[in-house]
Amino acid sequence: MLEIHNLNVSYGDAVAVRNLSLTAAPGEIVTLLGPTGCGKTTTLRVVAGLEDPSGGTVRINGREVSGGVFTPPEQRNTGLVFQDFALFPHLTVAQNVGFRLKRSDPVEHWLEWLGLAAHRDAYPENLSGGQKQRVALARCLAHQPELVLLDEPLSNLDASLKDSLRWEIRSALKEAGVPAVWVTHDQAEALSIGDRVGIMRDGELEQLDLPEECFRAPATRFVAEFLGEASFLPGQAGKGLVATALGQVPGNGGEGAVEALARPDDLGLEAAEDGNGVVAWARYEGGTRLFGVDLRSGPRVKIRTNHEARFEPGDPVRVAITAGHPLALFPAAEDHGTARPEPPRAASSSKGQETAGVAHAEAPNHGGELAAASRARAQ
Ligand SMILES: Nc1ncnc2c1ncn2[C@@H]1O[C@H](COP(=O)(O)OP(=O)(O)OP(=O)(O)O)[C@@H](O)[C@H]1O
Repeated sequence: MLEIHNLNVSYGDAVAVRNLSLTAAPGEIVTLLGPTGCGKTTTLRVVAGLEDPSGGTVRINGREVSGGVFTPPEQRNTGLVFQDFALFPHLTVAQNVGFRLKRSDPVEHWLEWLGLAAHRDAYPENLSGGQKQRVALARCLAHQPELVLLDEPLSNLDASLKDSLRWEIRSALKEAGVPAVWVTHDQAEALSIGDRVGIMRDGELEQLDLPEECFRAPATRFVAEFLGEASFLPGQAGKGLVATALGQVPGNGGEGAVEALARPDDLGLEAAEDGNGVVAWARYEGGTRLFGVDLRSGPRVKIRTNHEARFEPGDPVRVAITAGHPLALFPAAEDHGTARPEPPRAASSSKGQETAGVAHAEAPNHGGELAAASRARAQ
């Protein structure tokens, strides 16, 4: 069990981490997500014992390691996995994994588990990036740590490898059954890997919750926007409902003048001469398409459909809310700029059809049923 209580870290006058508290239970993976400089790595370094906090405490399995006391890193029994693998180049895979270990059975277990047995005599220079990271993880787990800390473990790998390796690492951490804190700046990675996700901003934890909760019911507008494409529909809320220009739907978290969060999968569109919006831009994403639509009532919204939906900039369309869940509500913003995002890229053809291919990570599919509804409407 990891328990961080009221952690503060300052460098001179600059505050890197402010009043951060979180726990990670045995077998639980907590992903820490946030923009660059928000304090993710500093938090990890404090837990690892590489940094002394200005205030607060860190406990590992009930033992205080930072705060009133300071336990040096080598006595914390924490396993670290970094983005640069940190393998010994002159040692083989098996020697790297078994470094300073007396028993060989954990080495054999993790070599087998992580598909490295056939490479046991290879040297790191002859391994792919994914294999190197598996060796680093095997070494970490073979030492039977009480806690695993991962700092951007996939950021040096090809996009094609990232997706499969993230699941392999997650399975291995679950097999080890230890708590893990996994720092990333990749939203899809954080949401798909974390049992809980912590979203940080300017040194503070803005939300620590189940991935689905963070995505569908963000605690703040920052979290809403940071976790993926977000459109905000002005509305009037009361009695669990919100009335918007797209109709009245269930809404949570506000009364009176509000803005309702609509993810691209929460909306559907169909061609309609007398519709309520006009397509402003279109982005091809591979399996899906993303459209920016200017509603006649004012805001621009983003809508994701399957790849077969073809709309061009200027096409009149009807947009509807297809979400099967209550929309998250936020106090109405003075400046509605967030509802009018710029197109993601300059149009690449005369019709403004974007041809960037899979330009952005796909939004996590926590709304599969919504996507289906959206698709149904678009076809
Ligand atoms: N040794 C240091 N001395 C002074 N300031 C530091 C030091 N380490 C970190 N900082 C500052 O603390 C803040 C948090 O840094 P940190 O590296 O934890 O952020 P991060 O969220 O991990 O960012 P990134 O995603 O870019 O790695 C930043 O403003 C950074 O400049």
